[in-house]
Amino acid sequence: MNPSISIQNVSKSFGKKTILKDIHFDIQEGNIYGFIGPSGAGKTTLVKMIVGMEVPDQGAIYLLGEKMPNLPILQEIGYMAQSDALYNQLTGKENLTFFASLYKLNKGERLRRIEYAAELVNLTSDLNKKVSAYSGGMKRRLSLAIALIQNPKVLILDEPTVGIDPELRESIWNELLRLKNEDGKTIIVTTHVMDEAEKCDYISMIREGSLIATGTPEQLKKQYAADNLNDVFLAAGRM
Ligand SMILES: Nc1ncnc2c1ncn2[C@@H]1O[C@H](COP(=O)(O)OP(=O)(O)OP(=O)(O)O)[C@@H](O)[C@H]1O
Repeated sequence: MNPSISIQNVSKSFGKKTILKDIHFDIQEGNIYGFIGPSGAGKTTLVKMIVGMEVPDQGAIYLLGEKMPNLPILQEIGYMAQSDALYNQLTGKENLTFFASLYKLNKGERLRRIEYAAELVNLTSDLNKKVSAYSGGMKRRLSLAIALIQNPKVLILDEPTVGIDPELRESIWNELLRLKNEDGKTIIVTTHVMDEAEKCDYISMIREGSLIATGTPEQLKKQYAADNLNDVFLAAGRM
């Protein structure tokens, strides 16, 4: 099976500062893949290169067989950035309608997708409020709904559950697992939260721009003789 995403010896610097060094791994279709690492490790920069918003200095990234950046392939990517890019003066529903209009959906599909995405993030009863009146968590939830709006094959979520309460966090994770299991979606999630990392099929640990460990949570715990992923991260970082 071809990988859904192939990251091939990617390096990136901003000015004189090296942000990512020779990162390489493949992401297979239908898996949840976690990028784990402390603040400033380079997770967002890697995610932006996968989406095509940044270009590697060296190496290449292929998504569904296409070298990134690639405009047509954006139809297949749902991206939730770390900061919310929403129209504050529009309602939640108007935001969803606007983003849905950017994709190839007929009217019926568009209405169904808006209803589904709003329901998923528990915003149905707030859809007619202006986004300026939303809380931070509601804005994150709306951003997640927008990432799902065109039913993309690949979902790339940069810290999707920050600012979201535990109950909704759990329901979002259940939905991500359902999207993977039933719809075969490939999902990338960046997180600092180790109990979320445990839910991923594979994880890549990134520290100071280097890939320090990659594998399934179970493989990594075994490899580093650790009880939890926090200890794996510390042990891998010492090596
Ligand atoms: N456009 C840019 N110009 C210069 N430096 C940048 C730029 N974007 C990111 N950086 C730097 O690259 C490093 C990695 O940032 P990045 O946002 O990728 O980390 P991260 O692992 O996602 O962190 P966090 O979890 O806090 O979001 C940081 O030192 C950041 O300041």
